[in-house]
Amino acid sequence: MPVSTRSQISSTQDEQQRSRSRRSNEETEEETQMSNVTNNFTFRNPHHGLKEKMRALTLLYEQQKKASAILRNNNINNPSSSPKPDQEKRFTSHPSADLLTSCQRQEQKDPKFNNVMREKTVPLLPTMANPTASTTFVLPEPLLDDGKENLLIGSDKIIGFPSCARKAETAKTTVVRKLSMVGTRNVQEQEKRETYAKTEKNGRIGGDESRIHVFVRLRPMAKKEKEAGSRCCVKIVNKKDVYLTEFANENDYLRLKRLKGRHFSFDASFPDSTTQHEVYTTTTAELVEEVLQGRNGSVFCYGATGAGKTYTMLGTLENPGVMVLAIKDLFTSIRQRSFDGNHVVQLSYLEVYNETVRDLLSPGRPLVLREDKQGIVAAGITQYRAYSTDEVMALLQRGNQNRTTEPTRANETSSRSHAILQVVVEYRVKDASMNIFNRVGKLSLIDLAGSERALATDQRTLRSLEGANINRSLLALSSCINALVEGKKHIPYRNSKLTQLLKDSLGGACNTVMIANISPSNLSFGETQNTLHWAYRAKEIRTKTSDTNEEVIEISETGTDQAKLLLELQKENRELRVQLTCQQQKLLTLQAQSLAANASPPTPSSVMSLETPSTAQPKEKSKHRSTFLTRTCFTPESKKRGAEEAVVKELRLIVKALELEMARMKKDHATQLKQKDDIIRELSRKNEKTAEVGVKKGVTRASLRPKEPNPGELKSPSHRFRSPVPTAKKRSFWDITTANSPSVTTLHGRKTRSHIISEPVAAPSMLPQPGFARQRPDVHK
Ligand SMILES: Nc1ncnc2c1ncn2[C@@H]1O[C@H](COP(=O)(O)OP(=O)(O)OP(=O)(O)O)[C@@H](O)[C@H]1O
Repeated sequence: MPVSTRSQISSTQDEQQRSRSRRSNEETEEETQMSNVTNNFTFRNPHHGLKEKMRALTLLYEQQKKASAILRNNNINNPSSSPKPDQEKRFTSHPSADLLTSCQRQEQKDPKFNNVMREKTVPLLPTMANPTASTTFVLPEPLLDDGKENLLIGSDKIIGFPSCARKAETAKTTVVRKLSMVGTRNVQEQEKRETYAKTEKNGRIGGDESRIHVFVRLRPMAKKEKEAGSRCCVKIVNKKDVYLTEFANENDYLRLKRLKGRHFSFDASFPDSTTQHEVYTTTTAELVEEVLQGRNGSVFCYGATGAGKTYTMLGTLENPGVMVLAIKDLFTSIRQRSFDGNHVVQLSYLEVYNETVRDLLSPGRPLVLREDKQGIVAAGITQYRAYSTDEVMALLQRGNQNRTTEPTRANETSSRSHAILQVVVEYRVKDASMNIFNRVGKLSLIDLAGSERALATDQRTLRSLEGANINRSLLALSSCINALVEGKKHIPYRNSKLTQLLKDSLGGACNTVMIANISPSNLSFGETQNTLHWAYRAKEIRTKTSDTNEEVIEISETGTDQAKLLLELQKENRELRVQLTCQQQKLLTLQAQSLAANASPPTPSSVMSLETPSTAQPKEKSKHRSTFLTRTCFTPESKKRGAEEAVVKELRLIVKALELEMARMKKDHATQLKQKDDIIRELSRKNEKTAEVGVKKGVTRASLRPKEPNPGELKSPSHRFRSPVPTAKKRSFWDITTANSPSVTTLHGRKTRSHIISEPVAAPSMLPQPGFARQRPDVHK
């Protein structure tokens, strides 16, 4: 065990003392610092900070209160200083901020509303005054629809919810679930609002996403509704927010003064005094512009039967609706912009009735839906090319006459079908760098049939079947909206024809606008609530940003294309000419063969040249072709045959004429012979008389013939037809006559022709000679 001496102890004590003093020196500094700190703590009240914070917050609150009061005064004194709702941009304002201002305005203007809100929102007033609290505004949860009193304002506050409170007591678990949903919803809403804040003016969310723009239109109270004593249950505030109030049952005396309200916010809401033009400019004008940029756009009206969908879409002659105004706008803009006036506007108009698609412009068989590159299309639908707005109006009128409408209990001219008007616009534009673009945009304008309860129409008639089909398609539409909002992979478009046709508008690359039509009557509260609910839900649907459908047209490229086309056509032309020549040659051969068969056997050379054109000489060949081309190339077959027949006929006629001539000649010859024989007989009788005196000699025909002319003498054409000259010294008829004639002077014992003429017996020379010409007397001179 170690033992320590005093000196050691003292030394250690000294050391300890020194080290202590060293440490104490070091610590004094720390202690002074610490003492400062501890002093601070000792002098400060532990609640001092909180009190200060409270004071600061109260000050801030008062400042804000004062500021809001000043703002309110300003607004009251100078309402024009507040931004006009019309001038506000579509997506820049925060919904919760709008709610705050709208609530404030409503509070100032509407004492009734003020009472209701005060009664229900007293606990929340500080929160409402605080803008940060208003950002936690939550819209109604559709699952709570049956409660109808579930307007939530603030992150953890519920206003005017007796039924919810009741539910909380009876079913704690449900409330826990609902509240937890509210909590997560708040976070989601916050995220969404942040996203909205990023949203550009045109509703694009950034990247390649945009969302459906949703608008609400309230129609005026109908005469029937007024007569039925209905009250207005819808209030449009700030041209954006819709307050839906449900009046308590008149028999429910306990809650008679109580009102249940719901609030919805949209891109814009139109009160009943809004004109058609205002609705068009706010909802669709921008979309038309996008279509002219080569993008696709859709506008569809949704709502209960009789809520004013057809009025909004089509309108009347005096107040034309969105369809008409959009087309007018389209035509005006295209004409202004089209680079070379070269534009095409094509229209198709169809309806979906009882789950069949029909062409409204040329009704006939139901159309089949097909999916191709352009999306879902109705196969065989009529595409009309329109040149003016008037033409489109006429087409629309025609289409609407074909549309199925029936009077129901809810609406006298209720549309029983969904109608879709599609306008495809194609035109050319020139940009600053002189490039020419071809732009194609498609605008779909859809008037849906009314969502309705069976009781609202008829139950046991055809209307009920129509209603069931309408509801079926609208249910399919709501399923698609739900699936799209929840970001599901599978969207049930195929559940109905309507959703198939709306596929592009809902989930494709398209700028889409939805106009929800509502009635102001408290009798239609259920339908209005339903419409607003779905409209609000549709606001969350994200669509892909529509790409511009345009292509650059390069003039040089077009020139090259045309040159290529020209070359191809020339080549084709050449080939066709070669083929034609071959065919002509074949035809010619056949023709020659047939001619040869008809006529006398052809000479071997001609047959050779016709049958073997390829072996013939080139000269002959070209001659042959030219003849063919000039005579038969373009002569029809029948003409050729006719010509041949004509030739044959002509030949036959000639033959006949020749035969006739021959017969006539024979006859003439016979007559001549007879006459001569008669003369001979007479002469012989005379001779017999004279022979009584002289030697009795017989007279022959040859002796009567004239004398042969001298060789130097010109022969007459009749010479050929004279009887052959006697070669021997045989006595002829002439010899006999002249020899026997007493008055005739003879030359070497023979008579000359002149002698014969001078004598009366020379008369036979005047007789017609055989042959074509009669002998003239002077020829023999
Ligand atoms: N904004 C409005 N201003 C004046 N009248 C309107 C307005 N909206 C609707 N109406 C009138 O209300 C009636 C019903 O409107 P409409 O036929 O457009 O309803 P709908 O929603 O198309 O009905 P359904 O679905 O049965 O076809 C019509 O007589 C129409 O003129």
